Amino acid sequence: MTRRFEGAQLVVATHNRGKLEEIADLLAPYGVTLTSNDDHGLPEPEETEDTFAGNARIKAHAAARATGLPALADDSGLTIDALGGAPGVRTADWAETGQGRDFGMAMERAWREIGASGATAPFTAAFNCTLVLAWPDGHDEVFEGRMPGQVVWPPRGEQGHGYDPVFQPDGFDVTFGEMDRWQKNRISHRARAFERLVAGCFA
Ligand SMILES: O=c1nc[nH]c2c1ncn2[C@H]1C[C@H](O)[C@@H](COP(=O)(O)OP(=O)(O)OP(=O)(O)O)O1
Ligand SMILES: [Mg+2]
Repeated sequence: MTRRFEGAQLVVATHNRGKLEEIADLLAPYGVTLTSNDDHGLPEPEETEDTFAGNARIKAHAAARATGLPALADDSGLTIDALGGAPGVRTADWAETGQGRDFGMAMERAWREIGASGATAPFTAAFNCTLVLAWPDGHDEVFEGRMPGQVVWPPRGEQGHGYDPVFQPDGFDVTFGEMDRWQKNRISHRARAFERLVAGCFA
């Protein structure tokens, strides 16, 4: 399995541009040719499972089946302790307006529900990232990464995507939204999951 990806093509099974850019940076050293769901005209499959791995499997296998290429999906989300782990696998749904996504609205909902929970600061939380690498023959491999931290208010920073402005990772006094892409990609939940994928696939 050594360096089995060098020079190979991999479909990144996502429609999220922020993720795609991070994944492209994380895989840049390994000589993999990346395409994404949009390049192949693939629809966004429904994420009907109640685990990150289950939803990542749906996305990865759909893309591998449709393209005949290995496909990598990322299912991620924010688990807030005061909310019993919500929004968790429903993190993207909290931003859904019916006409696209509004993460300002989603962050406000998180903050409102934390307030209603009666919890006191620090509002501990974690970002999770589960990667599933699916092969056209139907088998798959799972890699997970987690970054603990806290939800802060008001949102800070213009960088990154999604809930980045309200998540301050442990060991830092800035939010993901205040980090440049290289700094976030050294420490994030996604970076941690990719460390494992790289160890499994490129070492
Ligand atoms: O690093 C991150 N920084 C901030 N927010 C993040 C991050 N990573 C995931 N998130 C949030 C937003 C995303 O919408 C949701 C994951 O939902 P999730 O279904 O995995 O992704 P998605 O629907 O945006 O794209 P897709 O399913 O096509 O890969 O969690
Ligand atoms: Mg999704």
